Amino acid sequence: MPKPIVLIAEILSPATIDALGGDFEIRQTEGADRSQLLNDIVDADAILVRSATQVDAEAIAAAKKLQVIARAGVGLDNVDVPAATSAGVMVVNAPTSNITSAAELTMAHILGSARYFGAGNTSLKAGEWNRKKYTGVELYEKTLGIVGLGRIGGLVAERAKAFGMRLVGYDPYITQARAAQMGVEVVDLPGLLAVSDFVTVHMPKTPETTGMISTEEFKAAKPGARFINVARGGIIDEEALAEAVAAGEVGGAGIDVWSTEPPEHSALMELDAVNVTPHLGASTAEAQEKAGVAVAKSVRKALAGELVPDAVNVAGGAIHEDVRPGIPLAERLGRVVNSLADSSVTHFKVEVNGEIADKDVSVLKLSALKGLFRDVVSDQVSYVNAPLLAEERGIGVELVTDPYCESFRNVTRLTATTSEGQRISVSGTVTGPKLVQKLTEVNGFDLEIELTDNLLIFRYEDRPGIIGQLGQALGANEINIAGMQVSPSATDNDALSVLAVDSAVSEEVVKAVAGAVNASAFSGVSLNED
Ligand SMILES: NC(=O)C1=CN([C@@H]2O[C@H](COP(=O)(O)OP(=O)(O)OC[C@H]3O[C@@H](n4cnc5c(N)ncnc54)[C@H](O)[C@@H]3O)[C@@H](O)[C@H]2O)C=CC1
Ligand SMILES: O=C(O)CCC(=O)C(=O)O
Repeated sequence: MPKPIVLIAEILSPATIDALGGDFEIRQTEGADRSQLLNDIVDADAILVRSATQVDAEAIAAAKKLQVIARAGVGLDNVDVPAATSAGVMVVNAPTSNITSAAELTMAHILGSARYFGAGNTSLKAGEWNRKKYTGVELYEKTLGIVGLGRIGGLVAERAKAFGMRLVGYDPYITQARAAQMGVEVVDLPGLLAVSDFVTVHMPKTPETTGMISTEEFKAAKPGARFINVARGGIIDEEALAEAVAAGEVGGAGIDVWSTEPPEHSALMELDAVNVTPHLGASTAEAQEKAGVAVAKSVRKALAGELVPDAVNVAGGAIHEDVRPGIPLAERLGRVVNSLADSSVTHFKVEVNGEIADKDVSVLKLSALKGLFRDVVSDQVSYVNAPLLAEERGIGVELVTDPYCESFRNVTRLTATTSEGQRISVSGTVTGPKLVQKLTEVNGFDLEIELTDNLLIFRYEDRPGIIGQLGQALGANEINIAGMQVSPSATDNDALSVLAVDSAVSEEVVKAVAGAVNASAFSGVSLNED
């Protein structure tokens, strides 16, 4: 079998390749070269990027086998996450890999702008000795305004405190208690601008944050304040900043990120009081190693069909080892429900009973949903888009847990209602050291039969000789029976037979056998992988 293809679209730490291991065919491409990317992504199972590769809807549509997009870093503004979700592609990032490096570069820019590092460096190298011109300010007892008090904002606060700075912050999405923990006084944006000697931004780029600091904010700011952007280009409007610095309203700036990268003809390049870096926030050996190894591990998991804690478009997280065997079972039970449904499912319930009920079993709901759709949707169905497919079809989905389970350690029961009012229920369990999957109930009939790849299910009126008739009809159609369970109804005169057969049986033959025993309900279930 060919190895899955992992496409590396930007320069990543060599540790990334080591952490991927030998199970993949590793290919390199130049993510910033659009035509090369669109060509090379076609047969990739996974793509690894930093910030220069645009994995947008067009690239995702071009990728015929893609299962995971891995961003070796924090920001996801170069990945179209909704398009990936619709296509069933998992998106993972490495949310903590480079935050220390980004916070340290922020401190470098704060210090650099306080002390004219860039201009002093250029001037001396040009043969000048301008000690007076580059007289700066201390950080001690100055006020730092932090806009965005998340992971990096928090690390900057910690470091700035060590310099004896007073901290104020603006972040409408965090609690006062969390800010207090960081030693930051929460104020509104005008309040922050009014008192800050330095302002640093640490938010994602969103419609709300784009251009959030612009002409009006510079006018409202404390005269001579310095502005730092190590978050995303355009959160601080570059043109307005250049004008405010040139006009002397703003004392200086440190800019690592740009609205267009690389920046084209920015007036900021001409200003002595502005230090610039080419998006170096994450460019340290440590950050690159951490990011590469983290996404390599996530890619391994994702391509093994597992949920990934760092996935941003799928509810996931750590899966308890006792829950793990239930994942393929739930998917196969979902496929059985789909086979039994005569019309579209409108309500779907996943019940998890037994010892695992006190664990996080939400993955079993995702897996059951994946099974429900996998034989009916032509696109790839994954943990990522299965909930979206249910939502788009207006299917109500419930997950119910109960630690009580009468006959087995754990049972997963799926019940569905269809648009025609049909009610379906299917239960299963995993038993023994070999983790054998068993079907334990179908539509209220108790059973215990291995959930093999090809099953036939017939419901009929129980009468003497019926089993013989069923066997005869199957034999006449050259169907080999590998196992069989007959379950009489507890409430009426019906019985249900589930037969494990050697290979998939055509609908026509299942119908013919059902006719021979006058079955009131019947189904051929095929759980083959292709
Ligand atoms: N320059 C570089 O190389 C790097 C840049 N980054 C960027 O740094 C930024 C921050 O990263 P993290 O701290 O890890 O993110 P985070 O998600 O931990 O924190 C972001 C914070 O921004 C806040 N926020 C969102 N909208 C806001 C608004 N309108 N006003 C004020 N606050 C708002 C959120 O509540 C959150 O607390 C991201 O844009 C990321 O892409 C991250 C790593 C390296
Ligand atoms: O990979 C890089 O250098 C970009 C880092 C970054 O901006 C991020 O992780 O958000």
